[in-house]
Amino acid sequence: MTTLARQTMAVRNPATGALVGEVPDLGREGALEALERADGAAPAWAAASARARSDVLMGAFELMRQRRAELAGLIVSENGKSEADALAEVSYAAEYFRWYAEEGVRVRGQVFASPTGSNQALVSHEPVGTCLLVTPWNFPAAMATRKIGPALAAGCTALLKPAPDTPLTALAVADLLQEAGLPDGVLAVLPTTRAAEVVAALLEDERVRMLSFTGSTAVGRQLLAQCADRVVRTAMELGGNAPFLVFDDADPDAALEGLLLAKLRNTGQACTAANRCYLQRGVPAEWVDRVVAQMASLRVGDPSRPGVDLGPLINDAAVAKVQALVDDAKAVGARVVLGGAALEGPGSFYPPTVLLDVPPQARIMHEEVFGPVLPIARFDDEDEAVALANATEHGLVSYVFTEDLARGLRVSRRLQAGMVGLNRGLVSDPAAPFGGVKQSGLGREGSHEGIHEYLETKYVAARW
Ligand SMILES: NC(=O)C1=CN([C@@H]2O[C@H](COP(=O)(O)OP(=O)(O)OC[C@H]3O[C@@H](n4cnc5c(N)ncnc54)[C@H](OP(=O)(O)O)[C@@H]3O)[C@@H](O)[C@H]2O)C=CC1
Ligand SMILES: O=C(O)CCCC(=O)O
Repeated sequence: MTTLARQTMAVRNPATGALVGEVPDLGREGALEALERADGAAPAWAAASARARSDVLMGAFELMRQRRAELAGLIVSENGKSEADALAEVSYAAEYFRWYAEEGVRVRGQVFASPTGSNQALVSHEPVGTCLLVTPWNFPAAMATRKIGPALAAGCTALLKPAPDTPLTALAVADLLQEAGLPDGVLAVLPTTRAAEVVAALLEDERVRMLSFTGSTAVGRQLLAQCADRVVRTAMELGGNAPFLVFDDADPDAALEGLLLAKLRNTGQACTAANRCYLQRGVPAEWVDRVVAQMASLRVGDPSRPGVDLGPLINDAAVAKVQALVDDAKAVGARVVLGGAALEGPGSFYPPTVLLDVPPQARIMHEEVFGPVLPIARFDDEDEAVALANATEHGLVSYVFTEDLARGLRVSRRLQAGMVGLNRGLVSDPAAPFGGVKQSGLGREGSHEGIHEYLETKYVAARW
């Protein structure tokens, strides 16, 4: 699928710096060749029966399940997440193929009489056409399947540009689809070190009808502006800044388990990660001590070694960014009670870190940390908790822990977020709509809603 490049690029293990593989490094020309093929394959794929498309996705789901350990090993080696996180990701990623194999055969239209009585309205859904999918490195399998699954189920052809740190997983997923019977040209993976050039060339081409992007809000804004030129349809999954609210009536064990999961999944490198933790004044200091003790007990190291809980960050630039946020918090008065300084190399390691009494003006309370750093502050009452939680341009996910269900539901409604974890530290579920409000994005992935990102609605006014 990627024989269109003259150059190659190296993929390195972030824990050791060792070479993991070399892949083709596509430029503009290679990308446009892949687009030509996708455009050529589009009519037949759109005309294939929903069941035929569904069978390919279900076949790929089965193959992913069978090769779970192999794929997880690949993720560990190019992304650096722990083996447990990588195995969980492969299962999660495979479920998007199963879910959209099931949803693809349940896309329904409508027929109804116009209220005027003048005609019948026939409403149906058609594939958008060729889609460009741009994915990040933090979930190299799940972000690929979450876009490929609905695109293919809807009858679209797709070009996937993976992050240059983690192209091997995306290539492996595409190979599984081919093995499951996906026709040539329907999907191409485009590894490149020239993302801006390649993506711009594709967005300028009238054969690309849709962009689905997961990544930072800054890049998302640029791509939205580029899409405006040709009014390209978009689905944008952008940055988060999740508040984690613990009321003083919360179940302490559930809140502890939820916080560790929300903070440390993928070493904190998730848009859903708990970015800032707010505790009601009555939550005892001993509970904070338990959080610190649990984080201190985690073993940091090369995730290919047994017993390692937390791997490296994706690269040295990520470590430098996390360090800058911690230093800024210290400078404005936060207390470091665990960690706080990058670990010596080789590898891009940052230790579990806890910051207490973090003032609201600290950058870490406003910017996505993307690392295992937990800043904690206090609040007095529900109104203050909601105000603190909503004081951000982002609105992806919020977490609320309370044993008072009425309060939990009331606060969930008041939170400006596309998703809320109520007494749960994990919201991700292929069957549920994933996405944000405010500057966290546009549209939803997963669930039945996710397939409609790749479908146009057609209405025929008919008289008979
Ligand atoms: N919402 C989320 O899930 C994610 C959020 N982030 C946030 O963003 C920060 C930076 O991470 P980073 O990996 O740099 O995220 P980016 O948003 O820069 O990258 C995401 C994807 O977009 C591509 N990309 C970057 N710039 C352009 C461009 N101008 N035109 C087209 N494609 C582009 C990247 O390729 P390339 O790497 O080659 O530039 C990658 O495939 C993180 O620390 C985190 O805060 C990051 C990843 C995921
Ligand atoms: O953008 C991300 O960080 C990936 C989403 C994680 C998830 O689906 O749980």
